[in-house]
Amino acid sequence: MNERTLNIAHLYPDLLNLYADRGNIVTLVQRLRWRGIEATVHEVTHQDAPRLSAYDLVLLGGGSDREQEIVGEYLLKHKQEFKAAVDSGLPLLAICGGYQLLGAFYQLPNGQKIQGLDILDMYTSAGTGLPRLIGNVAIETEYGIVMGFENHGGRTVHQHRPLGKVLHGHGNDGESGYEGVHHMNIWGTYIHGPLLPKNPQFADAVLATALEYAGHSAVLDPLDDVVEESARRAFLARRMPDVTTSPDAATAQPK
Ligand SMILES: NC(=O)CC[C@H](N)C(=O)O
Repeated sequence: MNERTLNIAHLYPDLLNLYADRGNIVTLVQRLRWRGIEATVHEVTHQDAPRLSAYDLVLLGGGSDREQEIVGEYLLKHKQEFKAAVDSGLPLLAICGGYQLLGAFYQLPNGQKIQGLDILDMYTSAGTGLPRLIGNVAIETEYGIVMGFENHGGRTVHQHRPLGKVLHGHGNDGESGYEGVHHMNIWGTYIHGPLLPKNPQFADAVLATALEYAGHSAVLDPLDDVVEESARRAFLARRMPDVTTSPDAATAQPK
């Protein structure tokens, strides 16, 4: 039988790794290992050319405006490859600064625009004199409640399907009531903290998509997530008591 393995690329870990975004990689690898599935992690620094055809899943973390400016330059050199790869279904998870770089541009408070990969019909602007959107965040998604922490100056606008509905926090722009994006096999979100250890169901959805893309069975044995679930309940109870974990999702009103 064809043994299942995954090739996971962590893009620019040397530049985009805010609020422990690297924990997302650790979570993916560990959740595979617990199921007897091996993963190879390709750390693609700014000195390397990404080999998108060799990966089954790509992760882009968050970063400061300064780091995004540097990464933006590197990414632009591979714009066509990225477009072709995601059009063919390559799974891509992008967090905050990385999420912003999937759109046409990220406009800084001084008006300067960092060009993005333009693989989503989307743009981000920090505006002038606007407060940063900071704090704990919880959203209602097809993977249950996804929770974490956000800290961004940028406001993101797009017409794609959002990742979820804001139950607590700010989301894409602090106004629309929506957070993130889910288009084809691309997920973008402002949720750091890191995202995947706090949201095992979402982590497994990403893994299943990547396994399928790699030509493997996407069936994942269930794991005992008792500790993760109790951490999630404690996080909500202490930091976002307005959001409940009742089975019919949160009872809090979306913003
Ligand atoms: N947390 C982040 O990745 C920040 C992204 C971007 N620099 C902003 O402030 O909007």
